[in-house]
Amino acid sequence: MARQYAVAPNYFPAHLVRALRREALLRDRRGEFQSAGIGRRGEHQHNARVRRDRTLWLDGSTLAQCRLLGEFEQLRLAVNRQLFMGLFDLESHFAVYDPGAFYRRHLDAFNGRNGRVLSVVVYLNDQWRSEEGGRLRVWADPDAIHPATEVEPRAGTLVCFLSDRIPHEVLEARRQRVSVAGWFRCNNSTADRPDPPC
Ligand SMILES: O=C(O)CCC(=O)C(=O)O
Ligand SMILES: [Fe+2]
Repeated sequence: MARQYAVAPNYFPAHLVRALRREALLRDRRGEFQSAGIGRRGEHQHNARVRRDRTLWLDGSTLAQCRLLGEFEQLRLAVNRQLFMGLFDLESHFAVYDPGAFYRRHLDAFNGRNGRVLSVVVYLNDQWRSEEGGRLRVWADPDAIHPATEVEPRAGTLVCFLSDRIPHEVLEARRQRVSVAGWFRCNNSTADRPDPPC
């Protein structure tokens, strides 16, 4: 079967990554981030044994966010054109992991329940060194025991994977680790049932 994840170093320009990092750190210092939960928005359930990051949803309210969302839109169109995945929209958030924080092995979607089809992560960490940890560990399929790869969270790197097929885990970092994680969703709406629910 074809590989269901991809890693693209230096996918995003340095100036965009810098602007996003600056915004994330400033807004985190202002207390705008929330402890992350497990489950859908609305079914928010905090679980510090599984994950220890803080997040802030992107809403396109700054120039840097607009530029990133524009890049993601290009990606969405290209993926739909070439792979016919029917990606419909994107939800995404900044995430900050303090030293010692982690996110244990998980899938981003189960049976398409949250509509998440393709996960994307962009790292915003300048001059990341291997010994600082914080790698994204990736398994090639839901039953795999041995990891397929580990990705350093270096500024500008993009990781994409199928949300319901690729288990992954954020290993503890020794330094603050900043990223944007996003999920392209399919459109599960029907005439009487909007998705996502309002
Ligand atoms: O930051 C990462 O490398 C991955 C984050 C993640 O798995 C998630 O937010 O679901
Ligand atoms: Fe994830």
